[in-house]
Amino acid sequence: MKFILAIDQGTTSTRAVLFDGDMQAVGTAQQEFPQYFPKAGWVEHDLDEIWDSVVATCRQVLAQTGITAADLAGIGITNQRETTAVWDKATGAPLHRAIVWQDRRTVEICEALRGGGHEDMIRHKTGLLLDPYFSGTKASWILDQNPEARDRAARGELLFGTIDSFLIWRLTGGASHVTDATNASRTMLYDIREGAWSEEICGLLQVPMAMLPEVKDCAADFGITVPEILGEAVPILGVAGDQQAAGIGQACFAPGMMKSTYGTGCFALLNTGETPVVSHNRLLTTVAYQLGGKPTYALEGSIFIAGAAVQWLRDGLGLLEDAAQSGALARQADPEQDVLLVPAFTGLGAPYWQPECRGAVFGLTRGTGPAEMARAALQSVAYQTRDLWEAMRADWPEETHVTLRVDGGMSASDWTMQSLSDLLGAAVDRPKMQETTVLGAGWLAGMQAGIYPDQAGFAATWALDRKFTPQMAPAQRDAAYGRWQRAVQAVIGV
Ligand SMILES: Nc1ncnc2c1ncn2[C@@H]1O[C@H](COP(=O)(O)OP(=O)(O)O)[C@@H](O)[C@H]1O
Ligand SMILES: O=P(O)(O)OC[C@H](O)CO
Repeated sequence: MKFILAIDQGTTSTRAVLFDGDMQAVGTAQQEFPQYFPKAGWVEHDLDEIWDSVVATCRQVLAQTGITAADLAGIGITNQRETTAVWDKATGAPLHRAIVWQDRRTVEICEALRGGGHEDMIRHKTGLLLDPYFSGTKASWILDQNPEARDRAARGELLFGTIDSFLIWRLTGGASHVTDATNASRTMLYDIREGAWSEEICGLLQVPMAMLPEVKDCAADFGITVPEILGEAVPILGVAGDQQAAGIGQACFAPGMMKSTYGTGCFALLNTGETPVVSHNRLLTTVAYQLGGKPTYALEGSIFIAGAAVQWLRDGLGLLEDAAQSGALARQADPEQDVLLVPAFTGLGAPYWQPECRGAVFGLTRGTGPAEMARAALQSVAYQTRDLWEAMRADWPEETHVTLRVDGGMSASDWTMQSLSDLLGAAVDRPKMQETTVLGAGWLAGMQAGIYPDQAGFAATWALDRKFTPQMAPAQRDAAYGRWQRAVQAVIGV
């Protein structure tokens, strides 16, 4: 039997998962790596530490399962998106630590582009908002640090890439400088309509096009690993950014299908089909996946605080020993109390994009205790999802959403998922296989290798763990959501 090795290079840890020929996970290895915060608002990763974590987890999962590289049909890679690497083509040495997606240091570059009247053009071409989140301004900042860097990059001596691209370059011993369309669509340098790097935006940011990787489909021949790394040469056959990989792992292949991943934050993607939909509600337009040369687009909304609100209950307030206790505690809350938490701990993401505002608790009484706080924290995740849901409906009214599929650590909470269904007034489906991100990367590689089913066959393997249906009366739902909207406006106004 042939196996697939899927690598998930995330923001705080790297995981390697081995899938057998039936797409069953048979082994997992995970390793955390250091985060660097050199200044307020700056977040960096050491690319050599990321590389070491990838090699170590891949070797570990093979060793612990007794599978050898010769048994592998291919490798799939999924990664934290937007995080930016620039390295020396001759030596492989990074020019700077990777600048992580959360890093805000390029606010001024964004302001200059806005001031120059380029915002609408960038929004139209890339589908993104003009924000430091994305890679383009980060790459420009790295080049700014070294007076010779731009000339060297123009001569092809320095290379740019997101983490997938950096890993593939190293895995192939420098033979492949490539990425996939989903990762390219997060750089703010890529024209998602043309399916090509934008000369105009690269020119504005002075990012020489000679340093950019070739953009491929998500299932493609990305290169072959050098034998020394895993013991044999293995082809890299699947690549997608982690949120897109989760959408693929959830088989959200039809327009109207939406997935929401509840980890530290929450990322929701709605498949909108073959044409990019422009958001009028400050959502992002992005490539959901690209197969057979054809891109499928999505609307995306990001919430910064989801599971992090539960971490705050546990670590900040000391109300819980374990995140898994939060649902049972929330269930004990007094139904007469309407405590509401707006968890704007680091500002608010989509659809508000208010980086400066901070959180608040409303409706406190003398009777408010841990149970009411737990309920408010879990419900805040549902309310924020409702905001994204409303924005998506407004942007894409032609179809009602077929379904919302959930995954990520927090989707294990029955209480939260029921509350989500109640506040959306829609069904919420939780799959049996909740490791959707690695599954997505693994399926892409296995399909390209010819050992896994095609898109329709894969979609048919999606299996329901539990369906949550709305139990709340519509009038109560509307009243509750109205109160949430007023609370958000209050927080933005303070
Ligand atoms: N049973 C649960 N109830 C509520 N929250 C949970 C539960 N299990 C995990 N979480 C939350 O989910 C998050 C972890 O999910 P995970 O998908 O591993 O996140 P990430 O990939 O961002 O690290 C944590 O923030 C944790 O507080
Ligand atoms: O690595 P994660 O799971 O925190 O995901 C990060 C996202 O890709 C950022 O856009």
